[in-house]
Amino acid sequence: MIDVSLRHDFGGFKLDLDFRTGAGVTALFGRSGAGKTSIINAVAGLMHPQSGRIAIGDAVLFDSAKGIFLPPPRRRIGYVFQEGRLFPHMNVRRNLTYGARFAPKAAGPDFDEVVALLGIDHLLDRPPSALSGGEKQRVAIGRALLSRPHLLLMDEPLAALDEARKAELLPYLERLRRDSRVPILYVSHSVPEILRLAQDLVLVDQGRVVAAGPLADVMSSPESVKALGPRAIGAVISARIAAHEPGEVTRMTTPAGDILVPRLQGAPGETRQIRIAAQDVMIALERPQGLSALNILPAVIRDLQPDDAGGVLIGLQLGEVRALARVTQRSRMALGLQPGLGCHAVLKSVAVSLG
Ligand SMILES: Nc1ncnc2c1ncn2[C@@H]1O[C@H](COP(=O)(O)OP(=O)(O)OP(=O)(O)O)[C@@H](O)[C@H]1O
Repeated sequence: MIDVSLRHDFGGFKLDLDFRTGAGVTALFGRSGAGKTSIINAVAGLMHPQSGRIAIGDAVLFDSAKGIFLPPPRRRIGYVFQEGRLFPHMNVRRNLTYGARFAPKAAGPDFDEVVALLGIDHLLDRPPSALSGGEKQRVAIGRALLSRPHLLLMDEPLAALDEARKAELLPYLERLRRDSRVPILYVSHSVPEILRLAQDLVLVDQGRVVAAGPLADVMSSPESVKALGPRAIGAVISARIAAHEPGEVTRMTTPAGDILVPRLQGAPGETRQIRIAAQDVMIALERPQGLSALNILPAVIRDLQPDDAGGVLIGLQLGEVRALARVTQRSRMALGLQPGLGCHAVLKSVAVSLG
């Protein structure tokens, strides 16, 4: 378990937050200036908060009440920044072994395992200047892993890369999540990236935690709309590829019912995450006929909540899952939408994770 409790007054900006998370990837998400980097810096020991407590399992890194503040090298934390920040005068091999220099003899991945995990064996003799941005990041991650950390901190590790390099690095991050047992705190601005990598989400706004917990719960909670933005909020559903069907579509089995998506790469049985953004869901009282939308699912309205942007968020029950639709106040009145009403959710589009 990772426990973070922080209070700090920077003058114009206050951090005042608590969250608790566990294994796997936890994304820290919030708009620019929300306080994400300050949280990461406090966990790393690069900033000394005025009060609070930070612990990884039994290891207390900071406890203002007990006067504990471990300096960064004693925290057993790996830190990956936006740009690789490798030592320019050392080749890749020496950059990696530098990470291992301070590693305790405790169990953890060895050099060969890390090199294989990140696919960097062909780069070992190169200087950092001969690496692409994505390759540099893989080496930086390797160096962090070889210090055998209890926690990896990643502050927008893909932000400096172009789309092609991002796509190249993402599978390695997924492999890292799957194969290494090190928990990761991952700062990102990108909803698709978070959907692909994180299973927990901490939403930060103005130095506070707005919502924290399993990704699907936070993404579909009406309380999250302010911090996520009206475009990002929506349901995240686990799905399984059932079959590829004529007309270039793939049928996905989900707890909300079958959903058709544009044809995917992948074999039947493989799992994916499907995201249904609230703004891509229309509500119909009768099942519409002659509509081009592929997915029209029976739904029941659970609740309604006005959002800050002049719309109404409609909480829907689709089979076993909760989803959201966003409609105008006018549509809500015209259709007489209210809790308990049966209706149909018309999905204008759905997004599917790549792997
Ligand atoms: N040392 C400092 N002194 C004064 N203010 C600070 C200091 N460090 C951070 N802040 C302020 O704290 C707020 C949060 O900054 P932080 O970098 O944590 O946000 P962020 O969510 O990581 O933003 P971004 O996504 O733009 O990187 C900002 O308003 C910033 O100006």
